[in-house]
Amino acid sequence: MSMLKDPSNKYRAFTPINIPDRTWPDKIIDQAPIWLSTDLRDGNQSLIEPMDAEKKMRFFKCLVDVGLREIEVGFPSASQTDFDFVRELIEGGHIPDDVTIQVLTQARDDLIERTFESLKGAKKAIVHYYNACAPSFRKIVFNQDKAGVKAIAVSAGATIKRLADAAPDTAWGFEYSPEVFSSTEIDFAVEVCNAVIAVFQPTPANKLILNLPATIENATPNNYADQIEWFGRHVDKRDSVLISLHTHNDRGTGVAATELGLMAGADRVEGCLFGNGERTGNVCLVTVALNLYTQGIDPLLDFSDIDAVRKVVEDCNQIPVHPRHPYVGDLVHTAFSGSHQDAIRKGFAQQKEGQVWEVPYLPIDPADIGRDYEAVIRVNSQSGKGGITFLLEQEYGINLPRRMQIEFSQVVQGETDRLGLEMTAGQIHGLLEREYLQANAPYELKGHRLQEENGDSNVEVQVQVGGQLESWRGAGKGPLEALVSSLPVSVEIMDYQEHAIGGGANAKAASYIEIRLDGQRPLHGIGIDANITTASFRALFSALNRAVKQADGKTQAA
Ligand SMILES: CC(=O)SCCNC(=O)CCNC(=O)[C@H](O)C(C)(C)COP(=O)(O)OP(=O)(O)OC[C@H]1O[C@@H](n2cnc3c(N)ncnc32)[C@H](O)[C@@H]1OP(=O)(O)O
Ligand SMILES: CC(C)C(=O)C(=O)O
Ligand SMILES: [Mg+2]
Repeated sequence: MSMLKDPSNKYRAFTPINIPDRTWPDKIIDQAPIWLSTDLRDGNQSLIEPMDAEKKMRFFKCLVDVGLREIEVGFPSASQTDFDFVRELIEGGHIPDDVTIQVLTQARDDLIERTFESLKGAKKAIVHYYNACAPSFRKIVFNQDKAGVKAIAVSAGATIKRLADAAPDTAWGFEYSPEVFSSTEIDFAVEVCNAVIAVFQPTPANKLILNLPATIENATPNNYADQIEWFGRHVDKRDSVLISLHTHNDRGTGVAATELGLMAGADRVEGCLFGNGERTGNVCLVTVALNLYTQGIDPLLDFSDIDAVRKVVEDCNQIPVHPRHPYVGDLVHTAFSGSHQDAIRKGFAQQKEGQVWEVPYLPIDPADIGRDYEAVIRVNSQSGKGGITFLLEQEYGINLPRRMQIEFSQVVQGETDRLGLEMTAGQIHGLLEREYLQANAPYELKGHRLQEENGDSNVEVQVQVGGQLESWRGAGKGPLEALVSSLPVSVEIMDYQEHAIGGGANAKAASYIEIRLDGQRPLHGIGIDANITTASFRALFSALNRAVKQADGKTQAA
């Protein structure tokens, strides 16, 4: 027994419905559903401090900008704030013509009347009402049998229809939720909904929304899909009904349940941005939408500046978005580990504009949601040469040759192990400067004069050695060979590479040299200068000084 008590004495397993000829597993989602944001209702009712009017308005405008065309704006019979907000939306002319507001009410006549009062003058609106239908709610909350609970839905529906008919200037839509649908006997859920259909008499041109909530997520998502498919097969007037999904995330599978529910034939999805909502939250609309996007399907919602949306949501909800939240979290495009960084760097190098996205470990191009590539690779003690190289390339235009990447990554590794912290691109560059670009002792190059004739080079370099300025001369086939011949130690050049950093008048040359002193391990040096010869000379002195230091260290150790 893994825990102290036997859970089978306390908890009951979900009983699956019998639908052996289910078809949803073979379906694919190939278009965006109708979306409804319930941030201002389900999201709002779950906050420690519900939003005030200013926050609600800011959030509403953000939802409109994102492309939401159906927005549940509150529970106007519940609070004056919500009532006044609905009034302000209508009277202030804040609702664009292509946006429909929705409001929620319990199935109680007094609350329904107040709800209609709040909607006076609206061009269009969806009135959404609910009552729980599941056995435990029938028993615990309503103390009613099935007939009694069905009667609540029918009677409230009739009140809503009557009040709507009395206000014909508004284009009304209606939504009914058999709350806790996922725990309700499926045939009873259909029975109640069919009774509601009989009240509203929907048509294909004027559909009734039947919202089937997993108010409390209680089973694996395939069960929810079974329930949706079964419901769709048995509900009356299927062509006059929109089946809407409304999942919560109690078991952490709200997104999966929604996606399988869509495969099972649902038309519409209700949820909140970044998964706010009761308890563990409503399904995250952003995740469902971007999951479609990364399958090549236009979600018809715009998250091209996801961080701006996140800022509004965080400010209004006063709840931070988790750093690992899909698509939007601070860390979700970041690789710290070496093998991931290596693959990502190679992926970026091979990814061609206009081709199918194939960068390993990145399911979405961060640029598509307004993210830059800065956060993609971050370096700590788990990182390898790929990440370090990537950061130097991206931030400083420095392309270390392969063997030098290996050498320098050991320097960085030593530092990250010592510090136990992340190193930023700036800190890595600082380390590169300290290790290579400022390797000026014992020989500091102060200047040089170069003469070239018929392929022969003669060089004279001024070098500070200790406190003395010395002048060294050498000759050879090319400047580097001439410089090497001027040195007081024997140096073998193993590799030389160079490239430009930047362009135009500000372009610089970066030179990389790998050398070996007699009997020593090869080492690299770097030189960066506007003049390419100076850059290569600096690189040689950088390598020379590091090599001399290495040799001295060995001598001392011996
Ligand atoms: C799953 C969901 O998210 S549902 C939405 C939940 N959201 C909210 O509740 C937020 C806003 N709610 C509120 O501010 C209040 O609950 C109000 C104003 C709506 C109602 O407040 P009150 O009148 O004090 O009732 P209260 O909230 O305690 O509700 C309990 C009563 O309503 C009944 N009730 C609960 N839900 C419903 C419903 N959907 N339809 C009809 N009656 C209902 C209960 O049976 C109970 O009746 P009883 O007093 O006869 O036992
Ligand atoms: C009101 C209903 C739709 C609800 O929020 C739920 O059941 O979760
Ligand atoms: Mg809900």
